[in-house]
Amino acid sequence: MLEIDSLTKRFGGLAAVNDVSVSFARGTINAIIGPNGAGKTTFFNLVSGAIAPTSGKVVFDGRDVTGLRADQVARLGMARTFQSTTLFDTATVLDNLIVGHRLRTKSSLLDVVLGTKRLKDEERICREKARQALDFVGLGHVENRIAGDISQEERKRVAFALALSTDPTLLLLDEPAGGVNPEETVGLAALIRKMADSGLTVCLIEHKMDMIMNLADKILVLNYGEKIAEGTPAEIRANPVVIEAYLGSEHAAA
Ligand SMILES: Nc1ncnc2c1ncn2[C@@H]1O[C@H](COP(=O)(O)OP(=O)(O)OP(=O)(O)O)[C@@H](O)[C@H]1O
Repeated sequence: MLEIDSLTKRFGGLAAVNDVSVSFARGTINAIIGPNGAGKTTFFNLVSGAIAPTSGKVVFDGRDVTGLRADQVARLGMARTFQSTTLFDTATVLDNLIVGHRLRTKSSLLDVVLGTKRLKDEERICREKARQALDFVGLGHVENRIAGDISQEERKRVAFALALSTDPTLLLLDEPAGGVNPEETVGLAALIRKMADSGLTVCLIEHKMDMIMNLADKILVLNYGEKIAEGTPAEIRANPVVIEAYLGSEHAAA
């Protein structure tokens, strides 16, 4: 469902992503790993349309999206979460979700002034969608809590819910388990698996190797912008080039 062909991005003389080709199948979990500066964030920025590639192609769901803007790509069904989750900290969790969703609805100021049926219908649908997304990520019980009071792990789940409320087919997750403890990491991994099992394709950047090795269907390894390996966790763990560049012999032994 995502086909990347010879993707390259140069910043001046530096190739941050260099001739990377890979494909991700529908309903699978795909991890991108590599040392700091390997090009992982740049890869996400290229796929999501945040920046345009120097050369190469991104085909999403059979459609060439190379060079489209991020908002255009998002409308086609790609959603993204970031390392830190920005929320309206003085609003409730549910209101954060409703606002996120209302930014994409059709009512105009006139509808608001007149209190039209369209506005009321949209408000009701937004609320229902927000509740559904919160239930899916296991946060139904905190919908009335003030967002500033929830835990880091709950913020991560809200970020997933925000992404899900746009009805995506592909989710790009940047360090979904960054800054949470090992037990919470297991819970978030289970949630990511649940998203993939529901048909979503997931692509994530993560440094937590235990989590990746247990969760990913496919791993793409970048180093200095280049793809140095691609395969299942077992293949990646046993790959001498990856061990040398990134994992180190301790990880491989473990
Ligand atoms: N806008 C930019 N202008 C110039 N160089 C950039 C720009 N963005 C990224 N780079 C460079 O491209 C390379 C890849 O960076 P990138 O942030 O994609 O790596 P990364 O794998 O995400 O690293 P990390 O794990 O530290 O987040 C780095 O050398 C970085 O300094």
